[in-house]
Amino acid sequence: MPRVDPSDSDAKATLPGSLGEGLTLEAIRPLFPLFEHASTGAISVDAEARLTWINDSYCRLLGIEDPASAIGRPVAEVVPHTRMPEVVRNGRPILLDIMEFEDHQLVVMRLPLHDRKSGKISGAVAFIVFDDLEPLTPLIGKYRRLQNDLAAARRALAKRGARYDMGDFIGASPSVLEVKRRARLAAARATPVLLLGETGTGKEVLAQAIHGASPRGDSSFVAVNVAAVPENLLEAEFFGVVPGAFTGADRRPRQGKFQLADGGTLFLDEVGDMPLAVQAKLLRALQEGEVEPLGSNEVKRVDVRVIAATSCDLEAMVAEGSFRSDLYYRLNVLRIRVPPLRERLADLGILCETILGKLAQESGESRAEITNEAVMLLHQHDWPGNIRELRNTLEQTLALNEACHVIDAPELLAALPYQPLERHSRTTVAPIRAMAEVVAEAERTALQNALAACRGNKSRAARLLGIPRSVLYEKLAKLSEKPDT
Ligand SMILES: Nc1ncnc2c1ncn2[C@@H]1O[C@H](COP(=O)(O)OP(=O)(O)OP(=O)(O)O)[C@@H](O)[C@H]1O
Repeated sequence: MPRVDPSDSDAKATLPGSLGEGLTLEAIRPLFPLFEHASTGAISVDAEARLTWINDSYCRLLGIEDPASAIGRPVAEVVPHTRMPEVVRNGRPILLDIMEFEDHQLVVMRLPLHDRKSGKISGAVAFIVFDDLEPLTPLIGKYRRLQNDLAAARRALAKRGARYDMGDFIGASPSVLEVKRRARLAAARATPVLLLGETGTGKEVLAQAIHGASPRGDSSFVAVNVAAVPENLLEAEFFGVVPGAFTGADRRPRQGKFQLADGGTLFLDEVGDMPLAVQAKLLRALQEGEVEPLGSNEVKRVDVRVIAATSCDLEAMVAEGSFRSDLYYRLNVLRIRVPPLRERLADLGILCETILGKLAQESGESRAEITNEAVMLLHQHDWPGNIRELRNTLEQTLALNEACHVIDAPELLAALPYQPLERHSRTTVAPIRAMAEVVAEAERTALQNALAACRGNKSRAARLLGIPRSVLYEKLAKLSEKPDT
């Protein structure tokens, strides 16, 4: 293989005739003497990535005693980690790259060369732009730190939706251990999960824990409470809206929960409350991995793992035709039944301990203890609202008993829900209270009684009370913001 003479006087110092033809050896050759002296390393190769020229300082750096012996050899044998064969193969320049060499890094540029007549790749040149990154260390360090901060911020943002992990699902009764075993199984798989259980049993806690322990744990966890979204907005909520999709629609596009959960997990709470028309679209999104925003006729691909939850008897709903059987089978791949609190009363003690710890953390006050007698009293209650209700009861007990350090049975009695009305003396005249307060209390009692009568099933409770589900949810949300004091 002939060695190119960089001082060849025939070289025409013309720039490539046209950019379409690319850089030719003839055009670059006059620069070789400059590379010879000014670059720590410069090489050229032919169309087979064999070395045609190497400057002296590169030979010294690589420890090559006789430069002539290197000419004609495959460049990869002479220069470790070189990407010249790639440049020759695909004809694409690598304008800036960091190449590892022993314990330091070299910043290199690689350019393909084209044959003047045929335009085909005839070889490539490469030269070291920087051989000493030391002066750039502060800059590189700052860049790396920013990169790390960005990655951490992205991870935190993605995790924003998920607050709980497996350890937050409290309990050690056999039924809870089985729930956790299945949840770990679910985390290791990519299949849909169906969580069945009454209200307040911890279905959302579990869904977040499954997401967190799954390979998608660093991506978004997006929750939608199907029952809380008015029916006519559900489709937009799930699949998004393009600007001007309907009268009054936003001018800006709005992403649906499916798009927001792309790469992560979508938690569909109260999935049994989904209208049949939306069920059909949900099924399509799950089967095809595609969604169509409202007002658009373009489909978008999404990669979403679905965890659905319900307190409804989906099988009965399928039988009566209010839930699509195909959607049911799609969701019911891995089913976990979350037991109600009354079936795991053995966990009451540890649940109280944990909840009291959390309440203290949230309020900044010292942690209250609970006596064995008080826990025994809790055993007698039916807990239709499950752990949410237990938390509410403990919170109210603390609110009703200022500076309470130990919760004993008497303190608890006053806060336990569903007290028999006879407990109030009929002879005493009730103090006059503001109308708003009386109405709020009546509303609270009506909600609690309806929920108790329906064993926490919110749809049935809403029907019983004659109000839309979304209104029931609004009222419940307000109640949980403002504990009864
Ligand atoms: N096993 C558990 N350990 C600790 N806390 C729990 C557990 N289960 C539920 N909780 C607490 O109870 C409350 C209700 O839990 P969550 O929202 O997960 O219930 P849910 O079954 O999804 O209710 P719903 O069906 O009404 O949406 C939350 O405050 C949660 O922290």
